Amino acid sequence: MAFFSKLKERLFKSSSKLDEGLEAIVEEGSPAEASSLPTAEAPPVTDAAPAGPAAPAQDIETAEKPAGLLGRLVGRGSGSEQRRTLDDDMLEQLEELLIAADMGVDTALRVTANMAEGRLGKKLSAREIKELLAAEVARVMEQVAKPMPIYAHRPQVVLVVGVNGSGKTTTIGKLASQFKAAGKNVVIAAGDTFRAAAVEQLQVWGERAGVPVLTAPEGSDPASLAYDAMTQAQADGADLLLIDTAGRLQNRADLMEELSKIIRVIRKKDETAPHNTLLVLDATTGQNALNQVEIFQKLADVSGLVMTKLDGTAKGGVLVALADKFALPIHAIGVGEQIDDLAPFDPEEFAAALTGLDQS
Ligand SMILES: Nc1nc2c(ncn2[C@@H]2O[C@H](COP(=O)(O)OP(=O)(O)OP(=O)(O)O)[C@@H](O)[C@H]2O)c(=O)[nH]1
Repeated sequence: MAFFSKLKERLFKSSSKLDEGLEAIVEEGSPAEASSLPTAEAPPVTDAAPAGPAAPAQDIETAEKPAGLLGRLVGRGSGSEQRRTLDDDMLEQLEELLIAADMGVDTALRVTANMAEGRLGKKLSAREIKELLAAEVARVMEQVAKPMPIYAHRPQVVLVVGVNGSGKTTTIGKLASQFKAAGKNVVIAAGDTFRAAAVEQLQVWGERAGVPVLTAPEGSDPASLAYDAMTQAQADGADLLLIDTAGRLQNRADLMEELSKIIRVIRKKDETAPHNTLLVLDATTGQNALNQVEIFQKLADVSGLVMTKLDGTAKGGVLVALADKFALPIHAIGVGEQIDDLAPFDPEEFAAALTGLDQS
């Protein structure tokens, strides 16, 4: 299945929430307006690209011209499409809807303000609002959609951080498999030495992908494992070394010490390492993901984000808030537990999937 269809299908909870909410907002404020515009013609579906630039005001005006003769004769002008005048009340409802979809207050206000610019007093259909919203979301996200940079430097060391259960291990497994399939020589270090299950899980991914996984006895020093992994990756001429880490935030001082020790030790082998520090975030935690970015930026020099579990959550909007607030690159998103359920982040596809817009 193409990733977009999968994304759309799996982001269903977020998109249906926004979709239904937008329809309800238009319906709620429009009965009188809809009946006063019995012959209004719906704007052509293909006129405005789903995630392209916001529809110019004149496109919306076009929608209010009388329906074509044929449309009127058969009573099918799209006058049946309900419209509502964009005013302060409606904007407030839109803001509330976006906040409920986990976009956060600041981002929701900014997004709705941009949607309203030059359009106050216009009559809009739910579909036009979705198009405006998708365009606005895509605009915010475009600036952060950047695949993980790959350098010529060998081995490129990728430190993977994030709270327990955010999906670090799974993401490392998926990345390792994908890079291996792309012809890269990959080594994994199972640096969460406190959780035997995480180590076993990585071993399974490693076996599947044909990638060596370096492990250490439970409870042993992850920095020493990272050092051994650097030695092996250098000896093997590996392209990539992916290092898993623990994510126990309960004792932040310990975690900070552990991460900085890993970094200190790998720098003894290569002072430019780590070359990427990926923070893995779980979309189902909603606004909490924003706190996690703040915390991990203090613990490590986060260079990019991976957002997992966008399937099965109604909190997909948090990705927009993250992009708006931190402007950190979003390298990839996860929409399931299978190997191909991790894909580069595409802002337009995401915006269309989030808002429930069809994209053909
Ligand atoms: N639905 C879904 N589940 C995911 C996704 N990514 C990871 N998971 C699941 O989330 C759970 C936790 O993932 P892990 O990869 O073990 O998370 P972790 O951050 O390594 O957690 P610890 O090992 O406890 O530190 C597992 O059951 C994964 O299968 C995703 O994109 N979608």
